Amino acid sequence: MTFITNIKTFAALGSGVIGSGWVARALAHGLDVVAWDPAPGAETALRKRVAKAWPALEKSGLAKGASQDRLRFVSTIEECVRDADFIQESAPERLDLKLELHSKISAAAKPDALIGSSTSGLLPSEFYETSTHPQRCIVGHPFNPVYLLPLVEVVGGQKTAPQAIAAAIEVYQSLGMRPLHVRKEVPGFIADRLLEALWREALHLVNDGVATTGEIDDAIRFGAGLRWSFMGTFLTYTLAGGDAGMRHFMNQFGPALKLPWTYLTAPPLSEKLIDDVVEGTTEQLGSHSIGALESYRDDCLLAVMEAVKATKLKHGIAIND
Ligand SMILES: NC(=O)C1=CN([C@@H]2O[C@H](COP(=O)(O)OP(=O)(O)OC[C@H]3O[C@@H](n4cnc5c(N)ncnc54)[C@H](O)[C@@H]3O)[C@@H](O)[C@H]2O)C=CC1
Ligand SMILES: C[N+](C)(C)CC(=O)CC(=O)[O-]
Repeated sequence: MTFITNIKTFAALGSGVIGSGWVARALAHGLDVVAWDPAPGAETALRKRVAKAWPALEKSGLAKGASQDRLRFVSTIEECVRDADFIQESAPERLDLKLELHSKISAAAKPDALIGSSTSGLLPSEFYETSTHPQRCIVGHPFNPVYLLPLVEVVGGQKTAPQAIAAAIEVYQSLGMRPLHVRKEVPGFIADRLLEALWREALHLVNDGVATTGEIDDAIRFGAGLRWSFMGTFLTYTLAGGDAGMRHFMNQFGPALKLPWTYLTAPPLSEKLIDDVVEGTTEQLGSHSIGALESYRDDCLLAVMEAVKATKLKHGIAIND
């Protein structure tokens, strides 16, 4: 069983925050991109988002022939996917919607074109249930901003061929990404399970009046957030065990897990909690627009990624390690 991996045309269905990120990444890698989104004004909004991302992509390096002019916006699903070598769906996170959409996409696509979904945590066995040639259907879960962050979680369903996983990993690598194969099909995959646990605790802290959204964000960005860009939780805690390493750390801090410090279920999303979170983040935004903060975020990400790359080289550590 073989699938197309040397891709020239990338199809994007859904062009919101995530879909437009895929479009920008694919264009920056010198591909032709065909996009479809049913919302009125979607084409204008997409072209605006791509133009906004372009300066960051120029800084990180464009492929030969890369151009925003190679984006074509079409009016039907069939036209979008018919000639595509690779298809990425980024439609709203609703099982019924994705189920119906993928029936149409897969019926119109070339049989050996891989189909990826950006879902944050729905199960591929469920929403590819009625797809044609489901052996080529996978999840490729990206991280925002998709045009800069390398991680993409690759998840197969019950009918996905192992060759399709390998082929999707190859395609995402060709787009400059760092694929992570999630071997078991579980809701939320790996990264969102971690992020959701953190977010749930943060909501409890706001709900209980322990901290504001700004204080919680400070607790992350001046501490663990700085070290997470180059070292994950497990290796960080190994160093926290001193020369005795992880066994000592587990003995010292493992028992605290039984106290427990954290809550198991999310707090109810009361109107008050929602208001507190919105008011807190509005205060954090201050006079900055979302667009200005996106540019600031992109510049910070580029600077951090460049610094980590240079430091890895200095220590003889491979870029992907
Ligand atoms: N926003 C985030 O941080 C992340 C979102 N995702 C996933 O990406 C997907 C898209 O999410 P966002 O871009 O955030 O949503 P969004 O709301 O920004 O964009 C969704 C787009 O889909 C379009 N749309 C509506 N009905 C559609 C249909 N039937 N077929 C195709 N497109 C349709 C909308 O017009 C809109 O432009 C979801 O599955 C989400 O879970 C994945 C990673 C991160
Ligand atoms: C909030 N979210 C679950 C949609 C986030 C993601 O899926 C990944 C990200 O970019 O944080």
